[in-house]
Amino acid sequence: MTSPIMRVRDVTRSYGDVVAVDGVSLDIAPGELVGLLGPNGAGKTTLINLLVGLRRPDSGAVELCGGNPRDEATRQAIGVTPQQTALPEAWRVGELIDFIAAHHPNPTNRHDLLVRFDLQDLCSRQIGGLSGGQQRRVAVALAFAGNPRVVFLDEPSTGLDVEARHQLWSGIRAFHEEGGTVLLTSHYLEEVEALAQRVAVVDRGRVIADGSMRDVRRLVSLKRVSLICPELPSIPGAARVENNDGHTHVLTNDADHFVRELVTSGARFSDLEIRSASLEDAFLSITSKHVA
Ligand SMILES: Nc1ncnc2c1ncn2[C@@H]1O[C@H](COP(=O)(O)OP(=O)(O)OP(=O)(O)O)[C@@H](O)[C@H]1O
Repeated sequence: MTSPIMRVRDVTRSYGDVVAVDGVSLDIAPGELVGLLGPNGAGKTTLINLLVGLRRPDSGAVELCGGNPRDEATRQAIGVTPQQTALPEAWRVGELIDFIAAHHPNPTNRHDLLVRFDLQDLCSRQIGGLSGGQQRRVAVALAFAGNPRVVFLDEPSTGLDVEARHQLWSGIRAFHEEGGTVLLTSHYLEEVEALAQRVAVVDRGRVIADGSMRDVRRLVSLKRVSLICPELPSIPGAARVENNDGHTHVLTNDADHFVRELVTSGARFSDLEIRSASLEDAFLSITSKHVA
């Protein structure tokens, strides 16, 4: 097997009494596009900060591109977009790209970068005059300016509208298709589903599931049964029941059993639909099993 480009070995990191990352081990191979998924405060940002050398682990080891993430040589090979960025307002977009590029031996061609992230029209604009979404697109594109081997994106498309998000995804995909490695966190499950081949679910500082999108879904093998049913009888095996838009949604591991029992009960229902659970369903199901 190819050596991992990121290696996290039994890493723990606390802030005072809060254990943000708790004994995590994770290997990522060159060329993988991995999504870190987890609720607020799960430890995703801390894990990224450990990987990019902004934080040191209390115990355990982190290796990036075969070296120490805090070494200059390693840092040359990576690009990072943190969750929040404060770009210099007076600078023009093109100047900022050139500034970042000047710190790397073999940077990405400026024109190619602008095209890839659909920023051509913004190149000569001052950062301070851009909308929040435009600034975010610039911040993400900057992670790619140094022609990195590995890119870390913490909530890349926060605040973007649908079109801008899709544009961003296509830029990220193009980098990945050329062999680049990406680790991203996202609250948009749709984003992780659209981009990542592999998803690591983080909860309370631990990686509680790690596999392909299909693996993570299969892990819970949930089905979502949606129906209109004014008086839903109590049927064993329903993992979760929620009501919205006049429909009742039932998550169950055995949709066939649920439907058989529903019909046998004689309850009136309509609009029955059975679908595979979404990643969000799978995620909630996995994390709720970890509630102490
Ligand atoms: N600098 C800090 N000082 C104190 N506690 C911190 C610090 N950074 C993070 N934490 C705590 O560590 C835990 C993990 O936080 P982290 O930001 O890594 O989670 P996250 O999964 O990225 O969350 P989010 O999705 O909300 O960004 C949280 O309980 C958080 O409050």
